[in-house]
Amino acid sequence: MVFATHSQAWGSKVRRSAAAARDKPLLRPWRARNNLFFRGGGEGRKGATIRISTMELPVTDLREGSCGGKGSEAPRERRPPVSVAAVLPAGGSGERLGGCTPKQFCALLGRPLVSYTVRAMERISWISDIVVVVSPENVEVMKSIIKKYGHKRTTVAEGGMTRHRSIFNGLKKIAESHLLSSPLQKPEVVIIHDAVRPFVEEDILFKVVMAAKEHGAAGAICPLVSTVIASSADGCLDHSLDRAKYRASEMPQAFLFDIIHQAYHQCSDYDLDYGTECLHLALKYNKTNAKLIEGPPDLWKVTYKRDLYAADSLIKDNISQQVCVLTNMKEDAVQVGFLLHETLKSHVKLVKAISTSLCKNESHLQNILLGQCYNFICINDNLSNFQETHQLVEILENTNASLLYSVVLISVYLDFFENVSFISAMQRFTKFAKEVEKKNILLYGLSIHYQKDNLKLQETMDSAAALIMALIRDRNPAYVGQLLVA
Ligand SMILES: Nc1ccn([C@@H]2O[C@H](COP(=O)(O)OP(=O)(O)OP(=O)(O)O)[C@@H](O)[C@H]2O)c(=O)n1
Ligand SMILES: O=P(O)(O)OC[C@@H](O)[C@@H](O)[C@@H](O)CO
Repeated sequence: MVFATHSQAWGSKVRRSAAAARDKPLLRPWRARNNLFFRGGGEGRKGATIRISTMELPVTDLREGSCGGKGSEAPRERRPPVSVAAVLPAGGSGERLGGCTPKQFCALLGRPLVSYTVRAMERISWISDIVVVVSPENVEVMKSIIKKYGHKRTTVAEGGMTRHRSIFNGLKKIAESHLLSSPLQKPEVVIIHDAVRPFVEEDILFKVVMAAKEHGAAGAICPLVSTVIASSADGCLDHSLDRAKYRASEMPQAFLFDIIHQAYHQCSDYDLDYGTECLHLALKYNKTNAKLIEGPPDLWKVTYKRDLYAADSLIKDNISQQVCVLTNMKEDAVQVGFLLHETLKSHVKLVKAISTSLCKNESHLQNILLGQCYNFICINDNLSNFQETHQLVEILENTNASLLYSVVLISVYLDFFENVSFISAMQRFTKFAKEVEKKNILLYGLSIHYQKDNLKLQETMDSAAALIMALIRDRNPAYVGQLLVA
């Protein structure tokens, strides 16, 4: 079958500005043996050459820089020299958020908030066990979430009436797990992280764990946004604190397991019922001064409704940073795929372009397509059978690509009005889209009127890219199965 192998040309060398596209010839294809070559025009510079081979060759991933930053090398994983477990308190009722569902179980893009935080911990291989502490009535709910989303190394513990009591129960679950049939490994260091703080990255976790190993306790802090003031008995200002001297205590926090476990055992009922700061317990009951680590701004806790909206839009933004363009071998499709690839580069951090008529050997495509990419643009021959889209959906389903995040699939048609009975084709497309929506795959149609006039074609590409990014960022089920026209 066919792959595109992209010589050095694609990625950084191929620089095609919209202006350059207007007065320079687009791709000038020529064939040599079993390869199809295209040279991208460029302003005064030697255009790049794209080779599409008819051999089964690995498709180079057009990594323009990883999602998280520059450079295509995956960061080498650091591992702390200690065993680590995590306790995620998730046993609250979410009163400040309102509503009948506790906030940790509120859905973001169809998935409970707690699952995002568990996933954030689970992705880190050096966290050996994750204990989620939920209220007794939500134990089965939490177990079903773990099962549905395939969370590994994750155990449920029963919470208490307060956050501290829930955390204490989580620690006891670990300490006393040798009595269980599947004992948890008692860690040297334990992370404590609110289950409603989903935006936690490996870097801060590593830092607090290493600091806890050295100091006994450590916690993430952030600058105060508002000034702290004290009021007098009659409700008037008594004094204000110098904001520069104070920090907000966030999460994650980390402790040598025995330090925090003993602190909770010695804890007064008052502290268990009214305290809000684990670092304080380590100091009060174990004379351990926690190391404070400046954390990134996205450690915030979902507390109010607005925080849920913010989390929803942040997740959408995070998963909209990668797009994969798939074209078949047809020269028009490759030309449009190339132009879309180039035009989209100004919208997202990473655009992959894979010219392939989907191979039977899915593993090739899986690795390339599914490295954290949840947005696909598939250029089809025509609307009557959209075969390429069908094949891609099959791969996405077989690889469970849409388990954690909805996958956006935009099925592109060039001049679909030709040779098809439009209404019956659209009915088939819409029916198929409704079917795959059940698998969390959001299938949209996009018609691009393909014309050889460079100026108009680039304007069409700009319009197509804007529509594509709107669909990707919004992920609105209402437009599933609809056909937009660029
Ligand atoms: N008895 C409790 C209370 C809170 N938490 C957890 O502690 C974290 C931070 O607490 P908070 O934001 O106060 O959550 P809630 O108590 O649910 O919120 P509210 O105070 O608005 O009711 C949350 O993940 C919450 O689920 C817990 O495990 N057990
Ligand atoms: O449960 P509450 O939202 O009242 O407070 C929790 C916060 O105090 C806590 O998550 C951080 O401040 C770190 O301790």
